[in-house]
Amino acid sequence: MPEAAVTIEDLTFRYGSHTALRSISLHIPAGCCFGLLGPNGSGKTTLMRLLATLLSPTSGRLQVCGYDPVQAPDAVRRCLGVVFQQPALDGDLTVEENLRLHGAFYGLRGPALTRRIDELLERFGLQKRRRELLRRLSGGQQRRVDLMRGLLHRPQLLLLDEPTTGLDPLARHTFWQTLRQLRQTDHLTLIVATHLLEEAELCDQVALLDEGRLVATGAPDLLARELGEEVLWLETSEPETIAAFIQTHFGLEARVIGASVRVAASDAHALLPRLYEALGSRLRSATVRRPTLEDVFLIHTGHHLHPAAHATLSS
Ligand SMILES: Nc1ncnc2c1ncn2[C@@H]1O[C@H](COP(=O)(O)OP(=O)(O)OP(=O)(O)O)[C@@H](O)[C@H]1O
Repeated sequence: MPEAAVTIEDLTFRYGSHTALRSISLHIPAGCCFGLLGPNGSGKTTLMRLLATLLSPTSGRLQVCGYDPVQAPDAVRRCLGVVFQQPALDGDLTVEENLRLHGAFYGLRGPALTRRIDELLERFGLQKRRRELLRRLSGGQQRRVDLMRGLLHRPQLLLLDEPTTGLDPLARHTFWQTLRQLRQTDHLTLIVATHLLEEAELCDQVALLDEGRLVATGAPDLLARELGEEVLWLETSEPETIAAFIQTHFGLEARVIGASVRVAASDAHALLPRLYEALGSRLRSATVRRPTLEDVFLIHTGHHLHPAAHATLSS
């Protein structure tokens, strides 16, 4: 097994009586871009806060960069950078002032800090903005400054919790390009919490979380391919009846998941006309597609990653 940046064994965390994480075990290899994908409230931020030493496990074990965050929080903090949902920056300070302030938190000062700031500003193409108030920068540029802040002390591991929240698609794309470059040039391990499928699919490996449980983990394309080359989904107002009909008349496995029926068929395209012939108007829609992480999530949990969006689409 490759060297681990993070090892999590049987980790449980409770806020009072509410269990936010249940028996999670994960191995995150060094140098990997690892995505934590899950809907709101699935426990992503809680896991990030545990890794960042901001919370202590209720039970179970954690190792970050080879250290136990409870026993050696300072060593863990030195090895990691954090970029959380709310930028940790002050809009009324200049870009450089923000970076100097945060550099000081890490014990950086004098010419070494100046050199590091120069280097990062150049790398992120923000040299000309260094004396500008942060609030005058675009949302995407402010996120890049926040990323620079997280990188000032040259961490081995960067935790990013929904780092593209509030960014438009172009700024999000640019931010992800930056992350990928960073990983190559700095050999960083990245752990990115997201509720966006398209961001999780950019990661080398993902963990799917739902209601504090680890639902599945692995490389996104491998997880999806385990479901076969294609998946067939039927939308209908009578999923139970339709699933039973398909099992009886076509001899195929048909599973009700939420308000949909998933049919396991090796040649779904050829099956479609036959299904329409047999079921006609009882089907609201039938979709054949290459499986995605959304399908993986749906099959493991019985519900969509973003139920509200699906309710709106299908109503
Ligand atoms: N300080 C807290 N006290 C009590 N319960 C909390 C606290 N913080 C989070 N929770 C609960 O723990 C669960 C996990 O929350 P968490 O913020 O880790 O989820 P998340 O996946 O990061 O969600 P989001 O995408 O909305 O940030 C939720 O049910 C949440 O309501």
